[in-house]
Amino acid sequence: MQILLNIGNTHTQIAKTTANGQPELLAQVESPAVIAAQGAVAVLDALPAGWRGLAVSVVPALTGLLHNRYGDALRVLAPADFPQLDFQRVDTSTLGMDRIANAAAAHALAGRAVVVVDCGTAITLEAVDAAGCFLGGAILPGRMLARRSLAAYTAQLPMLPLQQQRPAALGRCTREAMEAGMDLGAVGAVQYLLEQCRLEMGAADALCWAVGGDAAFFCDNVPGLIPGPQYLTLRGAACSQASAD
Ligand SMILES: Nc1ncnc2c1ncn2[C@@H]1O[C@H](COP(=O)(O)OP(=O)(O)O)[C@@H](O)[C@H]1O
Ligand SMILES: CC(C)(COP(=O)(O)O)[C@@H](O)C(=O)NCCC(=O)O
Ligand SMILES: [K+]
Repeated sequence: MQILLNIGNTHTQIAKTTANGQPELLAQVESPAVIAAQGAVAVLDALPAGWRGLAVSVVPALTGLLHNRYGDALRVLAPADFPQLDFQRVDTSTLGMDRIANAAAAHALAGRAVVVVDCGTAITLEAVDAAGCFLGGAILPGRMLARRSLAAYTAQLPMLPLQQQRPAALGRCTREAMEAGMDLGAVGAVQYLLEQCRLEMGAADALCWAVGGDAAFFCDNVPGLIPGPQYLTLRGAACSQASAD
């Protein structure tokens, strides 16, 4: 049985590959809370012996814990596992593996120029041209991270919950003003980054796919941004050369 893991800064997704090659989610756990505390993942412990896993991780400490527990059963993917992508334009020594997996899956599934917007802890953009060249992208704070940083690094601003409505720009109290800045600001940032990406790529018709835990909010509010295929990062793991080994 082939297992796929996507270890992000907020969540870790664990899936198995079905007969048609699609990931089927087995569990989603909170990355730091569950893995750091237990040094293990319950669904992996419960699998019949002999499973092999492919992990996309952007949290080295958790990768290390899982490697200690599961050893060679769990293969941690690296840029070299994606020879179908052309990385000439980017520095793969600093690029997050989730972003590489997103690019690989997007290239395989879109078959044309595409920009992935991964709305996770951080929001990332990954631009891939029709030939599979990773052209670059952007990183900005996600909406929850913006809330945490304003609450943690100011004396008077409160921690606000995420909300799904589009706020007005003219906030009339602290909460509304923060929502305007963080949520409408993030919408504006993503919209502008997508415009600029399409310009710099020379692909005005590039697909724009949103994935990740906060994708719905951005699809609702950014013109032209549509939901990308479910579990795109896990699908990327399944597109790796290591998947065929
Ligand atoms: N119910 C929710 N619980 C946690 N995060 C949520 C929820 N709804 C939306 N989010 C947003 O999704 C982000 C987490 O997305 P996810 O794709 O799981 O992140 P990561 O890949 O970084 O682990 C949060 O930071 C937050 O902005
Ligand atoms: C940008 C990220 C923090 C996003 O992680 P996530 O929000 O998905 O947990 C991660 O992709 C990362 O650590 N990247 C390294 C820097 C880079 O991609 O250039
Ligand atoms: K991610």
